[in-house]
Amino acid sequence: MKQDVARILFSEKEIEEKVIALGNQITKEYKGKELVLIGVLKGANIFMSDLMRKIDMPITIDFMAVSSYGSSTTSSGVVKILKDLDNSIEDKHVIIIEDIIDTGLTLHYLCENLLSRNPKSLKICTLLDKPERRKVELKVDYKGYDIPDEFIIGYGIDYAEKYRNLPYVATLKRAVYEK
Ligand SMILES: O=P(O)(O)OC[C@H]1O[C@H](OP(=O)(O)OP(=O)(O)O)[C@H](O)[C@@H]1O
Ligand SMILES: Nc1nc2[nH]cnc2c(=O)[nH]1
Repeated sequence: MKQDVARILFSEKEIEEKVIALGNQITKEYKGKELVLIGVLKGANIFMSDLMRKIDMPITIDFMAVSSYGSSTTSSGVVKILKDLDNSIEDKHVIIIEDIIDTGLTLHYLCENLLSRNPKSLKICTLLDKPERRKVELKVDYKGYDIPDEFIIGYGIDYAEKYRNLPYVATLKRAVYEK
């Protein structure tokens, strides 16, 4: 697994510090409110698990799984819900938790979909963002890092379902995906 890593962008320690800062910010801004975190499977799994433990107030969590049709390395914007929320978000404050935003098409669809369920508020939190790849405008409320347009793996993020369990965020050697 490690031999396929080109470069480590963010170490385990750096990510931990960033997650603590985001957790503190969210705690401060939502204290006393009814907050639901919605993790977008599968990539956000690890970020969500770490972040929720740095939020120091009562919260509830839910998950959605979506698949975007199209090629394996880019999103087409046509999104299919594979797993919907278990509970209603009506009148709740909601933060969508993502691992990475690329074109923005997945989140654009998810925001429209979730807004139609009448939450009290809806915000976006992502660990990683590739702003130069954006195809639709999105307001990202909580962000770990902006990153360049390189193919990322690790900390929940896969290539062909592998590498999600790398504890850091890294770039993948070109030779691996050009094989
Ligand atoms: O901004 P976009 O271009 O829409 O891309 C971002 C989406 O792509 C990734 O998910 P992916 O489809 O790889 O599924 P996974 O989370 O199961 O790995 C990521 O978790 C986002 O949901
Ligand atoms: N694995 C992976 N999935 C993505 N989806 C959107 N951007 C990326 C990326 O850089 N790596």
